[in-house]
Amino acid sequence: MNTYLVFFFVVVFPGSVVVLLWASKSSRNRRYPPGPRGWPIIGNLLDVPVSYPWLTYRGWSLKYGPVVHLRVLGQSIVILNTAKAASDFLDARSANYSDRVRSVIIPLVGLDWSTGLMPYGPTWRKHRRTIHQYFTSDVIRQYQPVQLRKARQLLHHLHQDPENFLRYVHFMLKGALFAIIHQCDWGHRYGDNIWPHQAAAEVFIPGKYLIEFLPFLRHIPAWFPGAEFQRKAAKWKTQFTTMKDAPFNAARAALRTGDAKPSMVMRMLDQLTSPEDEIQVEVFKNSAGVIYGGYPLSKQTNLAMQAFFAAMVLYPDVQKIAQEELTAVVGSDRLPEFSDRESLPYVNAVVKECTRWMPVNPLGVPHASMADDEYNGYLIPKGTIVIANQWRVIFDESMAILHDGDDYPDPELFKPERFIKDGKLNREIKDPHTAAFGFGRRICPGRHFSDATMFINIASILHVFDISQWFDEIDTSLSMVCVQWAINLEQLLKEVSGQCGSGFKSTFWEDWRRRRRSFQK
Ligand code: HEM
Repeated sequence: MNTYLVFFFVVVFPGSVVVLLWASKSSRNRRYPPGPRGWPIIGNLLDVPVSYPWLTYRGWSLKYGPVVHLRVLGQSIVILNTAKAASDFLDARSANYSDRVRSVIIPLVGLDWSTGLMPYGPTWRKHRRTIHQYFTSDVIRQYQPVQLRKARQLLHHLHQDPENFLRYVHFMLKGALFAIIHQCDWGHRYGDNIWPHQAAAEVFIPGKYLIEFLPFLRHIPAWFPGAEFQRKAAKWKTQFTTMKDAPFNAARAALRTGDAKPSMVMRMLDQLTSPEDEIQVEVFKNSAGVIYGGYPLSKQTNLAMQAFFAAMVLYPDVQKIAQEELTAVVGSDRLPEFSDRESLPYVNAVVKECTRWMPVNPLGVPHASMADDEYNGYLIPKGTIVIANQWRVIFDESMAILHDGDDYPDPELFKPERFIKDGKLNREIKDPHTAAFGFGRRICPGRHFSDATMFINIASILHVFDISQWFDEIDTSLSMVCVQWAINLEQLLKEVSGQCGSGFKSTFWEDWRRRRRSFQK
């Protein structure tokens, strides 16, 4: 018999039972925040929802209050359901709540180089500093020409092939990030398969795999019946590592041969005091990998753009008001520029409302505490996983952070007007960025870039297209909206033809007739 199994059944399993029994007995004497009652040893293991967990969490908060506590196999989990609770914990006490969950899965699938998943400490700080210096609100202005070029390419693709709009939105976002980092065209060099989408989708669901709660399961060999995760993990590890290393190594090789173009990676490598400083090279490689890695970075912006398309389908009046503003400010002889932003309050409000209405990251990225703490008389033990729930249960009276009726009346409605007062952006309304991009020391460093990307694409698309529904099935209950939609080319403004390539205008009416026929089928 395999020695791992002997070790598991003779030592690990009985040992774990004793420890858990002791832990569950002593935990009953402690004053944790309220939450669903668990079972001996396993605690709330059976309560942890695998799909759409934010909905279950929200339901619990109705019963137990804004701060809900779970205990799963000795691990404390706290769910924060209001902006105040989230800010109390994650902003005001950021020094204690900036750690990440010590995951067993992350190193297994080879994602421990990702800044967002690193434990708080000097290594994380080095990575964070590297990324931050390239994404401050001042620095990102130099990326505007790339963002603008990508936004216009997107218009062209949307016109050519509107059915596959999501594909092109994805290309635009990844293309923009990749062009900034490597100054070359990501799509041509690396194709779309470089990012393991399936892996990413599964790895980031808290509680999806039992191994997260029973770390000793990582010792079970891949051939063992039921150890499917081990097999998947090995495959994903290779994929994640290749995704990070391949483009960076190519850029480094280009630098050596003198073929390199100015880019973020080149600037990183220029900073090296010694070209042999492999530790620093690894930090740069990891940071570049995180930025163009696709998920959850460009993927998040992609999802926010999907929320935009969904909103435009569901709220044609909003679309019309934004288009009127664009026509009045930008006029009909050019496309929107970044310099128009100040004069487009309503379009800016649409961008904000997209972030708030369907938070793309309903549970954010969980934080973890580094020391015992007390909140309103309750104990929050060291190592507690802290989750900020931004979502709400559709059509009930409850609220979570970005759907709190006190901050955003009629929270389930897409209503950009909520951010407008006297024709200007109303700074008194809580900016959804305060929650959608996370909290405290771990707040998203890409938030300014993302916001700028959203603005220029939303303004450009609304200026030249009408977005209307294609099929009836729109599932507004999901955060990852995948709305089928169509572009009404009737509103295409004539200036686009000049800016998006030749032949564009001449195919326009023919395209429109063909599409109209396909809508009517
Ligand atoms: C709509 C788009 C985006 C949204 C909604 C979003 C949201 C978030 C959230 C919620 C977090 C976790 C913050 C926390 O732990 O409290 C995060 C972390 C992060 N984001 Fe973004 N993000 C977006 C786009 C981007 C982009 C384009 C970049 C590229 C630079 C980026 C880089 C990062 C990094 C590196 C982290 C990890 C920070 C850390 O743990 O220290 N994000 N983001």
